[in-house]
Amino acid sequence: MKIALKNVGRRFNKEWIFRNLSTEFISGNSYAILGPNGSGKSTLLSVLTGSLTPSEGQISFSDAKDIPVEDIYRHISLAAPYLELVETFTLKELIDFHFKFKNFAAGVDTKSLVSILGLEKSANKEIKYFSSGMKQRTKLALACCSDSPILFLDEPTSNLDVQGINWYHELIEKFTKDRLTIIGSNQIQEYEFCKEHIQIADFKQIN
Ligand SMILES: Nc1ncnc2c1ncn2[C@@H]1O[C@H](COP(=O)(O)OP(=O)(O)OP(=O)(O)O)[C@@H](O)[C@H]1O
Repeated sequence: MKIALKNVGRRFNKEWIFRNLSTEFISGNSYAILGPNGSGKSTLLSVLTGSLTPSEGQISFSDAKDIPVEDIYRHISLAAPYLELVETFTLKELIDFHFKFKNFAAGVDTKSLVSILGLEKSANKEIKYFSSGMKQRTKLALACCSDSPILFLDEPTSNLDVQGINWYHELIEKFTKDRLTIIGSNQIQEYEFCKEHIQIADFKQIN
Protein backbone atom coordinates (compact mmCIF):
# COMPACT_ATOMS: atom_id res chain seq x y z
CA MET A 1 0.00 0.00 0.00
CA LYS A 2 1.32 3.43 -0.90
CA ILE A 3 0.10 7.00 -0.52
CA ALA A 4 2.00 9.42 -2.77
CA LEU A 5 1.83 13.21 -2.51
CA LYS A 6 3.10 15.53 -5.20
CA ASN A 7 3.35 19.24 -4.39
CA VAL A 8 0.30 18.99 -2.18
CA GLY A 9 -1.01 22.07 -0.39
CA ARG A 10 -4.13 22.82 1.60
CA ARG A 11 -5.53 26.18 2.56
CA PHE A 12 -8.58 27.45 4.40
CA ASN A 13 -9.75 30.72 2.85
CA LYS A 14 -6.51 32.65 2.28
CA GLU A 15 -4.44 30.82 4.88
CA TRP A 16 -2.13 28.08 3.60
CA ILE A 17 -1.83 25.37 6.26
CA PHE A 18 0.93 23.57 4.30
CA ARG A 19 2.32 23.76 0.76
CA ASN A 20 4.66 21.93 -1.61
CA LEU A 21 4.50 18.65 0.27
CA SER A 22 5.91 15.81 -1.84
CA THR A 23 6.47 12.50 -0.11
CA GLU A 24 5.45 8.85 -0.04
CA PHE A 25 3.96 6.73 2.74
CA ILE A 26 4.70 3.04 2.27
CA SER A 27 3.45 -0.15 3.99
CA GLY A 28 5.67 -1.64 6.66
CA ASN A 29 6.71 1.84 7.85
CA SER A 30 5.47 4.13 10.62
CA TYR A 31 5.29 7.89 10.12
CA ALA A 32 4.84 10.72 12.61
CA ILE A 33 3.24 13.99 11.53
CA LEU A 34 4.52 16.55 13.99
CA GLY A 35 3.85 20.14 14.97
CA PRO A 36 2.38 22.30 17.73
CA ASN A 37 -1.35 22.86 18.29
CA GLY A 38 -3.01 24.42 15.27
CA SER A 39 -0.09 23.73 12.93
CA GLY A 40 -2.05 21.46 10.58
CA LYS A 41 -1.51 17.85 11.65
CA SER A 42 -5.21 16.95 11.59
CA THR A 43 -5.63 18.80 8.30
CA LEU A 44 -2.87 16.73 6.70
CA LEU A 45 -4.31 13.52 8.19
CA SER A 46 -7.70 14.43 6.67
CA VAL A 47 -6.05 14.86 3.27
CA LEU A 48 -4.28 11.51 3.68
CA THR A 49 -7.51 9.70 4.60
CA GLY A 50 -9.18 11.13 1.51
CA SER A 51 -11.76 13.07 3.55
CA LEU A 52 -10.32 16.49 2.59
CA THR A 53 -9.32 17.46 -0.94
CA PRO A 54 -5.95 19.16 -1.44
CA SER A 55 -6.19 22.79 -2.61
CA GLU A 56 -3.29 22.10 -4.99
CA GLY A 57 -1.11 19.17 -6.03
CA GLN A 58 -1.92 15.48 -6.42
CA ILE A 59 -2.51 12.64 -4.00
CA SER A 60 -2.66 9.03 -5.14
CA PHE A 61 -3.37 5.74 -3.39
CA SER A 62 -2.17 2.42 -4.72
CA ASP A 63 -1.77 -1.23 -3.81
CA ALA A 64 -1.13 -3.67 -6.64
CA LYS A 65 -3.12 -1.09 -8.66
CA ASP A 66 -4.45 2.44 -8.20
CA ILE A 67 -7.23 2.93 -5.65
CA PRO A 68 -9.72 5.75 -6.35
CA VAL A 69 -9.91 8.29 -3.50
CA GLU A 70 -13.62 7.52 -2.99
CA ASP A 71 -12.72 3.88 -2.16
CA ILE A 72 -9.77 4.49 0.14
CA TYR A 73 -11.95 4.44 3.30
CA ARG A 74 -12.27 0.66 2.82
CA HIS A 75 -8.52 0.31 3.43
CA ILE A 76 -8.27 2.64 6.44
CA SER A 77 -8.81 2.53 10.19
CA LEU A 78 -8.75 5.78 12.13
CA ALA A 79 -8.79 6.75 15.80
CA ALA A 80 -9.01 10.47 16.54
CA PRO A 81 -10.37 12.83 19.21
CA TYR A 82 -12.98 14.21 16.76
CA LEU A 83 -14.42 10.74 15.99
CA GLU A 84 -17.29 9.95 18.33
CA LEU A 85 -18.30 6.50 19.56
CA VAL A 86 -22.01 5.58 19.52
CA GLU A 87 -22.77 6.33 23.17
CA THR A 88 -26.00 4.33 23.46
CA PHE A 89 -24.29 1.03 22.52
CA THR A 90 -22.77 -1.25 25.11
CA LEU A 91 -19.12 -2.12 24.48
CA LYS A 92 -20.10 -5.49 23.01
CA GLU A 93 -22.73 -3.89 20.76
CA LEU A 94 -20.21 -1.29 19.62
CA ILE A 95 -17.67 -3.98 18.70
CA ASP A 96 -20.33 -5.98 16.80
CA PHE A 97 -21.42 -2.81 14.97
CA HIS A 98 -17.86 -1.78 14.06
CA PHE A 99 -17.03 -5.23 12.70
CA LYS A 100 -20.06 -5.26 10.42
CA PHE A 101 -17.99 -2.85 8.30
CA LYS A 102 -14.46 -4.13 8.93
CA ASN A 103 -12.85 -7.52 9.44
CA PHE A 104 -11.01 -8.44 12.61
CA ALA A 105 -7.21 -8.53 12.51
CA ALA A 106 -5.86 -12.10 12.55
CA GLY A 107 -6.49 -13.87 15.85
CA VAL A 108 -8.94 -11.27 17.22
CA ASP A 109 -12.66 -11.69 17.93
CA THR A 110 -15.16 -9.87 20.13
CA LYS A 111 -14.13 -11.73 23.29
CA SER A 112 -10.41 -11.28 22.80
CA LEU A 113 -10.88 -7.61 21.90
CA VAL A 114 -12.70 -7.00 25.21
CA SER A 115 -9.82 -8.82 26.89
CA ILE A 116 -7.19 -6.73 25.03
CA LEU A 117 -9.04 -3.67 26.33
CA GLY A 118 -9.01 -5.09 29.87
CA LEU A 119 -12.70 -4.13 30.07
CA GLU A 120 -14.32 -7.54 30.71
CA LYS A 121 -16.36 -6.10 33.59
CA SER A 122 -17.67 -3.30 31.34
CA ALA A 123 -18.57 -5.41 28.29
CA ASN A 124 -22.30 -4.79 28.84
CA LYS A 125 -21.95 -1.18 30.02
CA GLU A 126 -23.12 1.63 27.71
CA ILE A 127 -20.32 3.72 26.23
CA LYS A 128 -21.90 6.89 27.66
CA TYR A 129 -20.91 5.64 31.13
CA PHE A 130 -17.27 5.03 30.10
CA SER A 131 -14.54 7.33 31.44
CA SER A 132 -12.63 9.40 28.86
CA GLY A 133 -9.66 7.00 29.17
CA MET A 134 -11.88 3.95 28.61
CA LYS A 135 -13.35 5.63 25.50
CA GLN A 136 -9.88 6.41 24.18
CA ARG A 137 -8.72 2.80 24.71
CA THR A 138 -11.84 1.61 22.88
CA LYS A 139 -11.16 3.89 19.88
CA LEU A 140 -7.56 2.71 19.66
CA ALA A 141 -8.42 -0.98 19.99
CA LEU A 142 -11.17 -0.81 17.35
CA ALA A 143 -8.76 0.83 14.89
CA CYS A 144 -5.73 -1.35 15.66
CA CYS A 145 -7.67 -4.64 15.76
CA SER A 146 -9.27 -4.10 12.33
CA ASP A 147 -7.50 -5.76 9.43
CA SER A 148 -7.14 -2.58 7.33
CA PRO A 149 -3.70 -2.07 5.77
CA ILE A 150 -3.56 1.64 6.72
CA LEU A 151 -3.80 2.82 10.32
CA PHE A 152 -4.22 6.50 11.25
CA LEU A 153 -3.97 7.57 14.89
CA ASP A 154 -4.44 11.25 15.73
CA GLU A 155 -3.30 12.23 19.27
CA PRO A 156 -3.46 8.56 20.35
CA THR A 157 -2.66 8.99 24.05
CA SER A 158 -5.08 11.83 24.79
CA ASN A 159 -6.90 11.01 28.06
CA LEU A 160 -4.62 8.03 28.80
CA ASP A 161 -2.75 7.74 32.11
CA VAL A 162 0.72 6.16 32.45
CA GLN A 163 -0.77 2.67 32.52
CA GLY A 164 -2.84 3.51 29.44
CA ILE A 165 0.24 4.79 27.61
CA ASN A 166 2.05 1.49 28.32
CA TRP A 167 -1.02 -0.37 27.07
CA TYR A 168 -0.91 1.76 23.86
CA HIS A 169 2.72 0.78 23.30
CA GLU A 170 1.82 -2.92 23.59
CA LEU A 171 -1.06 -2.45 21.15
CA ILE A 172 1.24 -0.76 18.63
CA GLU A 173 3.87 -3.47 19.03
CA LYS A 174 1.30 -6.18 18.36
CA PHE A 175 -0.83 -4.66 15.60
CA THR A 176 1.29 -2.41 13.36
CA LYS A 177 3.60 -4.96 11.75
CA ASP A 178 3.46 -4.85 7.92
CA ARG A 179 0.89 -2.03 8.01
CA LEU A 180 1.21 1.59 7.00
CA THR A 181 0.90 3.50 10.28
CA ILE A 182 0.57 7.29 10.45
CA ILE A 183 0.45 9.15 13.79
CA GLY A 184 -0.51 12.82 14.26
CA SER A 185 1.18 13.99 17.43
CA ASN A 186 3.15 16.48 19.44
CA GLN A 187 4.05 14.09 22.26
CA ILE A 188 7.13 11.88 22.04
CA GLN A 189 5.54 8.92 23.85
CA GLU A 190 3.00 8.66 21.02
CA TYR A 191 5.46 8.42 18.13
CA GLU A 192 8.85 7.28 19.45
CA PHE A 193 8.52 4.04 17.44
CA CYS A 194 8.07 5.97 14.15
CA LYS A 195 11.21 6.06 12.01
CA GLU A 196 9.89 8.71 9.61
CA HIS A 197 9.02 12.23 10.80
CA ILE A 198 7.22 14.99 8.90
CA GLN A 199 7.32 18.43 10.50
CA ILE A 200 4.37 20.51 9.29
CA ALA A 201 6.45 23.64 9.94
CA ASP A 202 8.76 22.62 7.06
CA PHE A 203 5.83 23.08 4.67
CA LYS A 204 4.52 26.41 5.94
CA GLN A 205 4.45 29.43 3.75
CA ILE A 206 4.24 33.00 5.05
CA ASN A 207 1.10 34.51 3.47
N1 LIG B 1 -12.64 23.76 8.37
C1 LIG B 1 -11.76 24.71 8.66
N2 LIG B 1 -11.98 25.98 8.27
C2 LIG B 1 -11.08 26.97 8.53
N3 LIG B 1 -9.91 26.75 9.18
C3 LIG B 1 -9.65 25.52 9.59
C4 LIG B 1 -10.55 24.43 9.36
N4 LIG B 1 -9.99 23.30 9.88
C5 LIG B 1 -8.81 23.66 10.41
N5 LIG B 1 -8.60 24.99 10.24
C6 LIG B 1 -7.41 25.74 10.65
O1 LIG B 1 -6.26 25.05 10.17
C7 LIG B 1 -5.19 25.18 11.10
C8 LIG B 1 -4.65 23.81 11.43
O2 LIG B 1 -5.61 23.09 12.20
P1 LIG B 1 -5.42 21.55 12.58
O3 LIG B 1 -6.62 21.12 13.36
O4 LIG B 1 -5.05 20.80 11.36
O5 LIG B 1 -4.13 21.63 13.52
P2 LIG B 1 -3.48 20.53 14.48
O6 LIG B 1 -2.00 20.63 14.26
O7 LIG B 1 -4.12 19.21 14.25
O8 LIG B 1 -3.87 21.10 15.91
P3 LIG B 1 -4.06 20.36 17.36
O9 LIG B 1 -2.70 19.86 17.77
O10 LIG B 1 -4.51 21.50 18.23
O11 LIG B 1 -5.09 19.29 17.19
C9 LIG B 1 -5.74 25.96 12.30
O12 LIG B 1 -5.38 27.31 12.16
C10 LIG B 1 -7.24 25.79 12.16
O13 LIG B 1 -7.94 26.88 12.69
